[in-house]
Amino acid sequence: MNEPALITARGLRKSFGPTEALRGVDLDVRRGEVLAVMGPSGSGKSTLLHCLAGVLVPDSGTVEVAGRSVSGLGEAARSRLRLTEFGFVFQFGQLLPELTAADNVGLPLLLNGTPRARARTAAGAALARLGLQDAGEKHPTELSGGQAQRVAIARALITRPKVLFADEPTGSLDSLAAENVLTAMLDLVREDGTTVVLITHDPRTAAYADREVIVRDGRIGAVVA
Ligand SMILES: Nc1ncnc2c1ncn2[C@@H]1O[C@H](COP(=O)(O)OP(=O)(O)OP(=O)(O)O)[C@@H](O)[C@H]1O
Repeated sequence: MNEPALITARGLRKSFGPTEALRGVDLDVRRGEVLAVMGPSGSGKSTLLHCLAGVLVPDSGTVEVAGRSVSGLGEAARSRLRLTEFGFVFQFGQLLPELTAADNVGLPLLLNGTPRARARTAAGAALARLGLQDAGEKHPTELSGGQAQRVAIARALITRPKVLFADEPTGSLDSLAAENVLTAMLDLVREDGTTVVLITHDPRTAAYADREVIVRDGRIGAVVA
C-alpha cells in the first residue's frame, strides 16, 4: 500500500482582486520527495508555495501536512507551524545584515526558545555541514552570493524542518555557483529525509528533483515523473 502523502492540497483557489492566481490545484507531495515546481512567470507558483506553507490562506480548498490542516489554522498557529515544521529559502535578501552568519543561522532556534549557547553551537555545526565553518563571524556583506545562499540554507534547515520550501533559491547565482549550492542543499535534505518543494525556472535545476509539476494559469498543467 502507498504511504500517504506528507502534503495534500485539494481544490486550492486564490485570487488577488480580479487576478485568479490559483484556479483549483490538487497536489500530493510524498514524504522525503524533492518536488520541482516549474511554469511561466505569473502562473501561480509562488502563490501555491505560500498556500502550502501556511503563509497565505486559500480562498477555498484545503492543505494538510502530515494529516493536520494548515489552511484551517489561524494566523498565530500558522506562524508557529512555519517556525517549527517548515524551512524557507528565497532568491534574495533573506539574511539580516546586522547579524553575523552564525547569528543569522541560529535565529530560528532562539525564536523557538533554545538557549543562546546551544543555538550558537548548533549554528556552527550547520554552517560546517555547508562548508562554511570559517564564515560564522562574517556579516552578509562580506559573503559571496553563493556563501550567502548557503547561510540561508543552513538557517532554513537548523530546526530540522519536515518541509523545506525553496523559491528560486539559486536564481540569483551564476550557473556554477548555482549548481554547487543546489547540490549542497540536496545532499543535506536527502541525508535528513526532508521533503522539498522547489520553485525553479531552470530545467537543469529541476532535473535534480525526484519529480516535476508544471503550473500554468493557476493550474497544475503537467506532471513529469
Ligand atoms: N500579493 C499580490 N497582490 C496582487 N497580485 C498578486 C499578488 N501575488 C501574486 N499576484 C498575482 O498572481 C499571479 C500569480 O503570481 P505568482 O507570484 O504566484 O506567480 P509565479 O508563477 O510565482 O511568478 P514568478 O515566476 O514571476 O515569480 C500573478 O498574476 C501575480 O501578479
